[in-house]
Formats: sequence, structure tokens, C-alpha cells
Amino acid sequence: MTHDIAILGASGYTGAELVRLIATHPGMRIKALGANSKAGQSMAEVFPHLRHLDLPDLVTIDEIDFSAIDLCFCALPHATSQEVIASLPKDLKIVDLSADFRLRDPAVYEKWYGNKHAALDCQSEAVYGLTEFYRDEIRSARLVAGTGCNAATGQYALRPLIAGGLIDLDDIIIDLKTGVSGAGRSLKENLLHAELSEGTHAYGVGGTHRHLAEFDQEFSAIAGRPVQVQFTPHLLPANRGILATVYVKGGAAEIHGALSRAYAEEPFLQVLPFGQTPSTRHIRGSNFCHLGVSGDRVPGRAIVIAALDNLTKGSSGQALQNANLMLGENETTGLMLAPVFP
Ligand SMILES: NC(=O)C1=CN([C@@H]2O[C@H](COP(=O)(O)OP(=O)(O)OC[C@H]3O[C@@H](n4cnc5c(N)ncnc54)[C@H](OP(=O)(O)O)[C@@H]3O)[C@@H](O)[C@H]2O)C=CC1
Ligand SMILES: CC(=O)N[C@@H](CCC(=O)OP(=O)(O)O)C(=O)O
Repeated sequence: MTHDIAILGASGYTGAELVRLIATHPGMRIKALGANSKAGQSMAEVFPHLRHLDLPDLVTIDEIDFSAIDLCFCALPHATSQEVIASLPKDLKIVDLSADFRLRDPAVYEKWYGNKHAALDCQSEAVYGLTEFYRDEIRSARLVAGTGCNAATGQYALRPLIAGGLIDLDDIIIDLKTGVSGAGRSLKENLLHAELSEGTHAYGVGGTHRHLAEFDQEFSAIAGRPVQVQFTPHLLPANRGILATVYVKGGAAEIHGALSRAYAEEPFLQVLPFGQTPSTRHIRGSNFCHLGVSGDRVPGRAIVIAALDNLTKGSSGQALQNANLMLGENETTGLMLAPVFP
């Protein structure tokens, strides 16, 4: 059976990545591509690297007939996404890539995002999209909320360690580096080549980055008590990739054993041999997340490093993995592409 797919926000980075992945998916057919300022253009005009594909032109969302769609990906900015999803048919399966449906508590959402939620009924039914930890709920969900890309990286490093009681919950530091495509395709002065290249800097410092809300929600639920991590992202002059270096208090060998066991059956989560360190070079363009564990010279401390591609495992690949589950497809279909190297 072939499922008819719509992608809203197809003229953005995650939208284009969805098209790249779905184009060769044997169980999916791209029926509609939604855009805003680029509506009316062909995908080849907006993304020359997709020229070889036979795709529908970009249209505005109100031009799409959703009664002919089996599943819709929403790759739209925060706040816009909730307004659009509130207006879509209530029985339409949706995978949202924005932050709008990730946080279960509306008050927490309002605190971090600064606006009242415009689709609280949808928010209450949404399932958090970190596939490996919400697989059963995702299978039967109507609306899945894709995770933040930084939030996914930190969680892959830490969830089994918190669940296993292996680390000091009051002493967790996530030092993260991210490529610039995480900020989307729209024009921003601070993302110009001259402002960004040949340097790197921290942002969202001092507990202000909104992905902390996801860490708080998920880690506290696992631990059964409040957990607050320190988290500082840094912007790298690279297009793709996230590398999180996580500092914890706990036994490195036990931590490596716990991660290896937790992810032994996971097709996309690869734990490297003890002491080896992941690199964004080795996951680029793929749905894999590489994880490494090392000891530290300071007794009782360990370092966990996780690397993934923000546009695949951190957003569009994760979204396709979840859509596969929602549509009864094999979870890995369309996603076993090897990373691009060098
Ligand atoms: N980039 C990443 O690595 C990740 C992104 N995300 C989230 O995924 C979502 C998409 O991100 P990304 O692809 O990077 O963003 P982009 O800025 O690259 O793309 C945004 C898309 O949304 C469309 N759009 C904007 N406003 C409207 C509107 N009012 N009505 C209809 N369409 C609109 C744009 O259309 P047009 O260009 O035609 O104006 C464009 O197609 C965001 O919520 C982001 O936070 C999540 C995880 C990782
Ligand atoms: C480089 C960069 O700016 N990255 C974004 C994260 C992208 C992401 O995960 O998106 P959401 O906005 O959907 O949470 C940031 O740190 O804010």
C-alpha cells in the first residue's frame, strides 16, 4: 500500500530533507508540498539539488486537499505550526517538527515560549517523538511532536543513565555544539557567512535555552523527582551536525555498559567501543546517532559524547521514523542511508 503524504514547510531545510528521504520510500508518495513566500514555485527552483525528482509544485496550505492525504508533516515555525494544525482535519495523522506540542504542561509551554497555546486540545493528545522511548505510543498516535534537535542529542546520552540510577542527578553538564542549519533557512543577520565563519560562540547561556524545558520534562519524569541539567549550546561554522559532550559523576565502565545494553537492539543508536569518540563527520546526512563513553582523570567522573545530524536524526529522519510507525510501515524504511563521508 502506498500512503499519500503532504509536507508543509517544504521550502525550508527540514522540509527539503523530508523530501530527500521520502522520495525513495517505497510506501510513500508525495502528494502536496506547502509553502508560504515560495508558494507558486517548483521545488527545483527552490532546491536545485532535488531537480531530478518528479514533485508537485509548492502551494499555499489552503490550496491543499487534506481529504486525500494519509499523513501530513508540519515543518513550520513555532506558533505558526499550532495555528495551522488547529485548522487541519481532526482525524488527519500529523508529525509536527516544531516545538509547539512537545511540552505537556501548558503553563510550562507559556513560560518558555512566551505565548498562550492556540491548540490546547491537540497539545493534550500529542505524543513526544523521541522514537526509541515512545515507540508504542507513537504507533497509535494521531499527532506526534518531534523533539528539539539539541534535546534529542542530550537525551540519547543521558536517559539510560538516569533510568539506571548510575549518575549524580545534581551534577550533569551538557556542552553542545551545533551546525547552523539548525536555525532554519530564513535570512538572519547573525547567520551571514561573514558573521559566522572562522569563529564559534555560545548562545542561550545561563539556563535560557528553550530546550531546557524538554530536558526538565523528560529527565524529571524518568527520575521521579526534579532534575535540572546545565546546558550550553555553541554555534559552529558548519552546515550540519550536533555534538554533545556530557559531563557526569558516575562510573565510566558502568555507564558504557548501560548505554550498550539499552541500545543493543536499536538500529540507529550506535555505541562505540569504550574510549572511542564520535564525530559529526561520521553521521552526516544519516539517521544514525553515535555515542561514546570515556573515563576522566578526575576519579568518579565520566564523559559521554553523542553526535547526530540535526536535519536527519534530529528532525526529518526522526519524523520519518515516527511516520513509519504511525502508518504500520517498517520503522527503518527509507532511513538506512549511510552517512556522507568525507
Ligand atoms: N532545522 C533544524 O535542524 C530543526 C528544525 N526544527 C523545527 O522544524 C521546523 C522547521 O524548521 P526549518 O525547516 O529549519 O525552518 P525553515 O525556516 O528552513 O523553513 C520554514 C518553512 O515554513 C514555511 N512558513 C513560514 N511561515 C509560514 C506561514 N505563515 N505559513 C505557511 N508556511 C510558512 C516557510 O515557507 P517559505 O519559505 O515559503 O516562506 C518554510 O517552508 C521549525 O519549527 C524548527 O524549529 C526542529 C528540529 C531541528
Ligand atoms: C543552530 C540553532 O539555532 N539551533 C536551534 C535548534 C533547532 C531545533 O531543534 O529546533 P526547535 O526550534 O524546533 O527547537 C536552537 O538552538 O535554537
